[in-house]
Amino acid sequence: MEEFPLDVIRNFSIIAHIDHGKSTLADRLLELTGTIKKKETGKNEQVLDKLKVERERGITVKAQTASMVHSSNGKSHLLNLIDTPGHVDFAWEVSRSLAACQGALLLVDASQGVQAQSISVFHIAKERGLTIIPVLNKIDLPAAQPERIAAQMQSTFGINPADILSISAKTGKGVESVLQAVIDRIPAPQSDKNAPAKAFLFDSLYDRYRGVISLVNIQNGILRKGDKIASCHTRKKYEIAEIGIMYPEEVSTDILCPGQVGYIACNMKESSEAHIGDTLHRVGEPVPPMPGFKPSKAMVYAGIFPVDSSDFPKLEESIKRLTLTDRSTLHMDVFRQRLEDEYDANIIITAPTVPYKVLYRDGTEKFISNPTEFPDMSDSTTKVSEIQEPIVKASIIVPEEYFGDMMELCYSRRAEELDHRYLDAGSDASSSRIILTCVIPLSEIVTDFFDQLKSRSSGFASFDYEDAGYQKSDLAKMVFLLNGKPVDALALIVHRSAQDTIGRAWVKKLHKVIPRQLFEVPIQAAIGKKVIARETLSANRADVTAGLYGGHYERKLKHLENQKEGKKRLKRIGTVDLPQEAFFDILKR
Ligand SMILES: Nc1nc2c(ncn2[C@@H]2O[C@H](COP(=O)(O)OP(=O)(O)OP(=O)(O)O)[C@@H](O)[C@H]2O)c(=O)[nH]1
Repeated sequence: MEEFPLDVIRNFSIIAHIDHGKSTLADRLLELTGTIKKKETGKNEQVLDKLKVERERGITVKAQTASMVHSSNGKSHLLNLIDTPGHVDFAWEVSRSLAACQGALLLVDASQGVQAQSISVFHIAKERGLTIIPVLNKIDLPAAQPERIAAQMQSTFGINPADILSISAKTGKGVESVLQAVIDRIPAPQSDKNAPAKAFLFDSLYDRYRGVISLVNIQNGILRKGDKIASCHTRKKYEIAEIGIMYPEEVSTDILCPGQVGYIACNMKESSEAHIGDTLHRVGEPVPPMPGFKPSKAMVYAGIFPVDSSDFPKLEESIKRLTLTDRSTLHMDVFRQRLEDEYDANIIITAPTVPYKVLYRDGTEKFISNPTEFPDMSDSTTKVSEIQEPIVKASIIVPEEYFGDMMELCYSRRAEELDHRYLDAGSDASSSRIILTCVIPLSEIVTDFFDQLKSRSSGFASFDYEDAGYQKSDLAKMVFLLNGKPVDALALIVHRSAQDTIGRAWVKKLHKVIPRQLFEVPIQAAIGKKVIARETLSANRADVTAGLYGGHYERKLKHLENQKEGKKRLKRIGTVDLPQEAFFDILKR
């Protein structure tokens, strides 16, 4: 590692909208530099998308990092690719990965053009002061329109078309020029070899045998195997048991020098010990921590139950492991699938909720993310003065013909401050695209908003959002009662304007999925003490008159009367079993 001084090191990321070819390009770069073997043609199995869920869904969830060595002008360069996730819900992971880079390849699909996430990742990179190399990908596609998309990049990002590289990550065309541009255009990291060692922790992995593996960028100084280090954040001390680079798997080097990127295994056992954004230093040589780094903030919550309640300890352990590598706000579906795939957990996840802010008359405030703790605003003795909900600023890019549908969707989700403009200035109207921005409650987009957006635009709309703080809102807790008993896992927080629609829809759904019992079961949706919707599940009546033939009318009646009495008793003591499948069906939405 000592053979790679600062001036031959480049730390960079690939940033792109989902599916624009980030993983494919990463693979080509690793192949070109001989880091991985070239695969047989026809196979396009991406190396950096390691997890099964990523392969199945074709999205990168977990950022992966790899080092490469490439010769240029007779000099060996150490190129550290810091992979960023390409999904709308992972803006925070993108931001923290970029903190370890000096430059980024902004990859745009030459057939699809600039999309919502191209814009958001561009801004994150720009804010961090990174050098941006614009790259047009998929120029091999017949539908590619490189000139038009280049003009779009110029009008949207202020990029000079002459700086744009045109490539096909699939065929490999032009990829060599990308490596050269990384070396020529991206500045080497700045770092002081003689200053006390300082490492920035930007990601972590979990290894069953070695525990937590931290991915670090050496800001100053040198770290070696055996060094005693400490965390600025937790003040805990560790000894470096193993240190090396990702090539693309872990290769131990026993040393990491200034500006370099690699991994450290230092017997951290608990997931909670590796804080993304933390700064590590040598024991006895304290350093100021990296500034301006926002800790992760959970914005979506859900309850998780094992299907078999004896699995609680196992589930708890699985979640601990999983949250070690994915602490950011994960897409709920991805989280559930990963939990099931990697840890064999059979689970139920409740409807997602967001953290609401409750303001009290005495001036105090509290965040509530569990619907069961939500205050009853209809209670006249309430000490609550106001409830606020998190809102986001959303941008949607969509071809003009779907604009009306998108407006409708946004309005149905309580969007405000809608605004729009054309993305391609002066282009022909038939293929114009519009960027629509609005302010929308977070709770309205955490479930099926993205699916709706895609299906109502035939897949053409792209979407991204950023935090926009809190706003006062007229919200209430809706509970569902089965046979008069509230079911905690089904409690919801709803906006008053939608309470009747939601209440009716949910009791209907419950009515459909709950199997009939031996007694009649009322299914009610209530807000405070007020029932706002009801369905009745009729009893599964055993035919007590089946064996009675002929005209014994009175006997029949007597049997039926007896049966009624019995049912009354059953109902009084009876509780309704809600089968697991019923939960799944309801919460699927
Ligand atoms: N024709 C063509 N297809 C490409 C090219 N680059 C990537 N693709 C295809 O585009 C699809 C998406 O590519 P990925 O590399 O998985 O995209 P990604 O940006 O990594 O997606 P995420 O991991 O979800 O962020 C795949 O089917 C690739 O085979 C290219 O240059 N030409």
